[in-house]
Amino acid sequence: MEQNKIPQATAKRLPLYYRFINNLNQQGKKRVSSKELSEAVKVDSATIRRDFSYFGALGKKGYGYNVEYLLGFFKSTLDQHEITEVALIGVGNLGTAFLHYNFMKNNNIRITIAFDADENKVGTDIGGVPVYHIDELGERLKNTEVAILTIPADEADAIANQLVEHGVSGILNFTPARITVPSHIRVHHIDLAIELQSLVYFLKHYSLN
Ligand SMILES: NC(=O)c1ccc[n+]([C@@H]2O[C@H](COP(=O)([O-])OP(=O)(O)OC[C@H]3O[C@@H](n4cnc5c(N)ncnc54)[C@H](O)[C@@H]3O)[C@@H](O)[C@H]2O)c1
Repeated sequence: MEQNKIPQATAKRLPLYYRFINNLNQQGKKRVSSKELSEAVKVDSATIRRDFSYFGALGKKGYGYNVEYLLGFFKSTLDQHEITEVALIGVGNLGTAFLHYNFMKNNNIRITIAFDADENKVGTDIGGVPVYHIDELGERLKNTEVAILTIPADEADAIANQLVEHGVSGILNFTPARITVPSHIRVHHIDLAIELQSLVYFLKHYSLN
């Protein structure tokens, strides 16, 4: 099935499914039931069955899903055969933690280059990733489509514009700023304060027991 036929909500769950199926495959498991999947990824089994029907994976009663088939599907759909190189802007508290994190453990994405405005950080190497001055963005950024923003909020708009100018089309924005970009640029915001607030709200109003 073509990727653009998959609903966005389903597409968002793909990496979650991929990680679990990949682990199962590494453990040598050949099949998995929607109940097992549901418990592991915390998505209800009806949603899983519907999602998987978009992938052309129709589980059999009493058998479940074929792990190898699913893994092949997820790999090609999520471009796991290729390595996606990501730039990180802002090597502070959060940025440094990301540079030390081995994204490759679970998928084929890695941060290959970092930028900062602080001369003391420029020229260093953190977690194997070289840090360049932000003024060198234009000359250093080559064929990089994805960037992570971990800079102060008031710098976010200006830097996002520069990234777009230099060919970046996807931005993972960790700053609380809502950045303005052309409509063909995809921005995903990760606002920890909002996520926490929402968790506390759900705990109060939608008790699980
Ligand atoms: N630290 C956290 O736990 C956390 C959690 C959620 C969100 N955030 C958000 O993430 C962002 C980064 O947070 P932090 O705690 O790592 O901040 P930080 O001050 O430790 O790091 C910011 C880094 O950005 C660099 N910088 C500043 N202006 C720049 C520019 N124009 N170009 C390139 N680099 C520039 C600074 O030199 C610094 O190294 C902030 O917007 C913050 O609100 C942080």
